[in-house]
Amino acid sequence: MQPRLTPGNVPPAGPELVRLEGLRRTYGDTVAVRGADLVLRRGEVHALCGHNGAGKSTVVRMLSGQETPDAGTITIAGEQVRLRNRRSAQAAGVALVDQELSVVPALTVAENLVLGDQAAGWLYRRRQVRSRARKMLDELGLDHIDPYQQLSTLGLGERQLVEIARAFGQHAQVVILDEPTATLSDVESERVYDAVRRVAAAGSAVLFVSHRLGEVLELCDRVTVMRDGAVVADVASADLTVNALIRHMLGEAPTTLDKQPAADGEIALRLIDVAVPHRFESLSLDARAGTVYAFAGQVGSGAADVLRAVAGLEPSLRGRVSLGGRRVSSGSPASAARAGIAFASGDRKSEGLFLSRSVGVNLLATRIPDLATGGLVRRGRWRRTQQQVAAECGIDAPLATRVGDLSGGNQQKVFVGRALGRSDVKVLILDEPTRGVDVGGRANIHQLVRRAAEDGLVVLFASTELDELLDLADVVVTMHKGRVVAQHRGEVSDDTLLYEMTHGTSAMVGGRQ
Ligand SMILES: Nc1ncnc2c1ncn2[C@@H]1O[C@H](COP(=O)(O)OP(=O)(O)OP(=O)(O)O)[C@@H](O)[C@H]1O
Repeated sequence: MQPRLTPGNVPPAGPELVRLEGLRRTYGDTVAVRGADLVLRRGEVHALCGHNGAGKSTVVRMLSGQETPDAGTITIAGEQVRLRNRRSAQAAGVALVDQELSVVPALTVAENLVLGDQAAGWLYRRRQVRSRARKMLDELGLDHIDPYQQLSTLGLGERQLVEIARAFGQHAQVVILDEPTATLSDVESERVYDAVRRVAAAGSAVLFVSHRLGEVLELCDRVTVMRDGAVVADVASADLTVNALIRHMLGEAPTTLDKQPAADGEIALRLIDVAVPHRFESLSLDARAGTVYAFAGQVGSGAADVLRAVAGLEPSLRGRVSLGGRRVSSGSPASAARAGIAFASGDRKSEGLFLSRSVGVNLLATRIPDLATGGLVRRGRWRRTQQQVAAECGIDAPLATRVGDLSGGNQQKVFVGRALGRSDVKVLILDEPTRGVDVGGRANIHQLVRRAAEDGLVVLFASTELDELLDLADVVVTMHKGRVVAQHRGEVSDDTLLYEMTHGTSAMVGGRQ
């Protein structure tokens, strides 16, 4: 068992392992990365931070062989390398855990774990694959995951953990984690931190891309900050605070949301004894217009499933959902949408955006009925509305940009922005609304959500992030293993929420407060 490292006993970083010098990459007229330098040392957890579009993923893609630099050099263990594809990067000792998952849902966990592992060719006997998979999972403390389980039966968070286990199991010298905890609960994130510390303690270097600045400062030894394609800071974490880090990222001080308490609106949305077998047990809620409700729970708590059910995505939904006194036919996303329920899921890739279409088209695709007069939309009006919505959401890319070419965080802003501001929408549902979004974009999205509530919408969202729950929600419903633990209106502490989400009992009832 590797020793657990705490900030007090982090070893001094070892010899230099990776050197990126003058890396540059352009896409058409966009200079994504302009001359970036970065040094990774053995035994070091090194964060790469920057707001959406700063160039982090492009650096990651160059170091993992998915893109070739237009200029600059990559040196690994003293040798200059040309990484032509992911396989050659793997051969040079670089393993990547992707921002968008690359595990294969149709295969078992074990098959996914050995997938792409060049050392595993001889292993293809079922029992050996299984025992190797078991070992890889155990190294991350994932004893609850069965290697024979088909990956599609796991939630998004657990799939991410499998992908991390695969990268770690390849004994890479350099492990890159691109927003590994964006979809994970706090408990699962802790498992990742543990694993990252073990990998670094074993002498590898970890490059850790994250928007969660608290975790960056706690976990990482150094932080490199990018802004507009350039490296603007390279600082030891011990010399940084969250605010100082934000100033490096944005070039300005952070803004905070001024949350007004919710007015007591009419009961608009009623959930009466709703349940989905194997996901969550019976729950009821009278949701008022103008109020933001959070469903808070770890991955597997059922919180996200409640949202999916209300959005009509769970055919086996039991009980009754009514909106404005009328029953919404359950199990049909189309009838939920017709009734006025808009849903932005946590998985924008498969359930959301038209990646090959422009930002402008994506923002307004669902608003055509609103904008049309006599079946036609005037070009000027279309353009003005696009510009207005893009500005409201803080999207700084040109409207003609293909959404597939945007950074992950900017895609999320388009995704949320598209659901807002529609006159036919009465209930807005957001699953992890700021997943992968930087601090500036996060403030934009939180403001948009609060404004939607002030305009009289019911807002339901699910999140695993305590800060987001406390900043954004008027009412927090905590869930654990498919059951509601408690409902809080008004002030509640992060300790209480965390206790309920992890223990499944109310902190008061559990005798600990
Ligand atoms: N394939 C591409 N084609 C065109 N432009 C691109 C492409 N990939 C990235 N870009 C642009 O390059 C810039 C840097 O993007 P990148 O994805 O590296 O940022 P990021 O820092 O990783 O952002 P995020 O935190 O949102 O993931 C952005 O302006 C982005 O729109």
